Amino acid sequence: MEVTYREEGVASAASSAAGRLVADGVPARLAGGDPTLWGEDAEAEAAVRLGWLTLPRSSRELLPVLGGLAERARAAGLTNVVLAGMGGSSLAAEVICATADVPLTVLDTTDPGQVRRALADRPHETIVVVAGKSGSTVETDGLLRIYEGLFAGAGIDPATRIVIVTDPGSPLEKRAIDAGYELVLAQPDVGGRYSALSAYGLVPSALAGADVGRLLDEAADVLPLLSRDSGNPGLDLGAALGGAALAGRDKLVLEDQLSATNGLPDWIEQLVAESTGKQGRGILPVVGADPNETGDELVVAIETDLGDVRVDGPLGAQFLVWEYATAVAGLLLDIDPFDQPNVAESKENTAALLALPDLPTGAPAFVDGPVEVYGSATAKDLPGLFAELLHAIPAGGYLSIMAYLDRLAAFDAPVPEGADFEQMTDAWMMADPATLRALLALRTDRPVTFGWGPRFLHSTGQYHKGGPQNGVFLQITGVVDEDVAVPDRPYTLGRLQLAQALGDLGALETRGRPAVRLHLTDRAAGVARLLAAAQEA
Ligand SMILES: O=P(O)(O)OC[C@H]1O[C@H](O)[C@H](O)[C@@H](O)[C@@H]1O
Repeated sequence: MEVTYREEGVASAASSAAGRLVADGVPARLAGGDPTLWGEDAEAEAAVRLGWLTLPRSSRELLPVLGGLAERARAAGLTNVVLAGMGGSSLAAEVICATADVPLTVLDTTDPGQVRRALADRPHETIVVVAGKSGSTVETDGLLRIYEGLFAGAGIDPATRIVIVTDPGSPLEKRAIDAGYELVLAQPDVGGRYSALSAYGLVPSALAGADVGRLLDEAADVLPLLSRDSGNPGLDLGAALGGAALAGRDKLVLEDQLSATNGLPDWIEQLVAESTGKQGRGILPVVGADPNETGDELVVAIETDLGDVRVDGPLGAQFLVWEYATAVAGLLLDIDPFDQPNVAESKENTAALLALPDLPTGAPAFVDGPVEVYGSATAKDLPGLFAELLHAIPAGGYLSIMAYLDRLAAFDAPVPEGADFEQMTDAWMMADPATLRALLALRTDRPVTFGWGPRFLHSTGQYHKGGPQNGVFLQITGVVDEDVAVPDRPYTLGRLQLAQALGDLGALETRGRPAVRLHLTDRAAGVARLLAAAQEA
């Protein structure tokens, strides 16, 4: 595992930060699990959140359990592995499986279309891992109820198909015991976003066929380096992240195009955004974007020379080193890297909205073809609105696009007959709401981020509300053609999804941030209109 500085400014910011850390004995103290590092206010939380430092060894105890679980699933012909879980309870497994090239369907959504897609996919060969540390996350609860209903309706005993991963004492543990589900308890002294090498990352990955023993070996190999004052990749990376942020380079552009890991930036995004984005400070991860070279960016490249900092190493080591680096960056920024004080706000707004008979969507400010525009805007059409939003981004700020849509819908786009791969990719790209990010990024030198709702609420959502208040927010929601009921709950997925969007919008508006909601009254035509409008001057 190696961290290399490739730019002089970063090297000097990092070495002065590292010098201060070493003078305080931080490497050895952190590696030894000293909870006093982040100050008095953070001590109680840190005391029960540093277990990730020992996971490369302690998680080995899980290997026989996981081997048995995977073996039984294989013997029963359960080859379709679905993971229902949000944020830290699904992001690591997604990267592990993508990197190992084994199929895993991750459901971290409330989009009815995306969930219906998963429900229709080989129900007789499906095993579902339901993962949640708190055991009370609303999306995870809903997806568990929906899968219980699916299995019961198909005459399948849910107890043969559902595996629960949770912390001891959580409501999910009780449900697993009551219903007789397979239960794997996770080590509780590890926070959600630091749990890649715990049962949360390992159970679904092992079921899907990834070599999780190797992942732990990769992390164990780097462990002895983390107490060192030099030649310590965690210290080197953390000093670069924190040192650069203190020097004004607080946008972290993550580059992984040529790396052997697949999708690691999505996991890093949650780790860094939730850990650092608070008290008006923080580091904004920017994923899937080209750098703008505007002076407030730090480009970190995984296994390529494309960045200011280069990080090389296998996935297991990357997990541990990024966790350590994030804890170090938190120290430099003088924040508690283990809490997420502003995530609850949107959740509470959503719960309050769901209690109302009708969701208060209000009336659109204007309508542009298949797109209704909600919020205060002086523009009268979408090209004008985009220009207005881009203009509203303050110095040092960013635009965030948040799409509460089916992230797989673009693959339904019609492709011309006999199309080659490039033509197919073009058709998908022009049906993908994420393309809006790239199109708007061409028109500003400020970072443009993109997140799928509600997934990002458990990740960059903390930064949006707790970090520097210089974001401009563009939400996209869509009409629901066929909704999905949530058994024994007074809402459908479609209603929950819209309430989540409105709840977060409310939290952003309270902070006085520019925020609009674009509602697609026809999803495919709406995306096409957004992309066309983004290209109109
Ligand atoms: O694992 P769960 O308890 O369901 O939590 C899932 C996610 O929920 C919250 O949004 C936290 O901010 C995240 O850090 C966490 O990963």
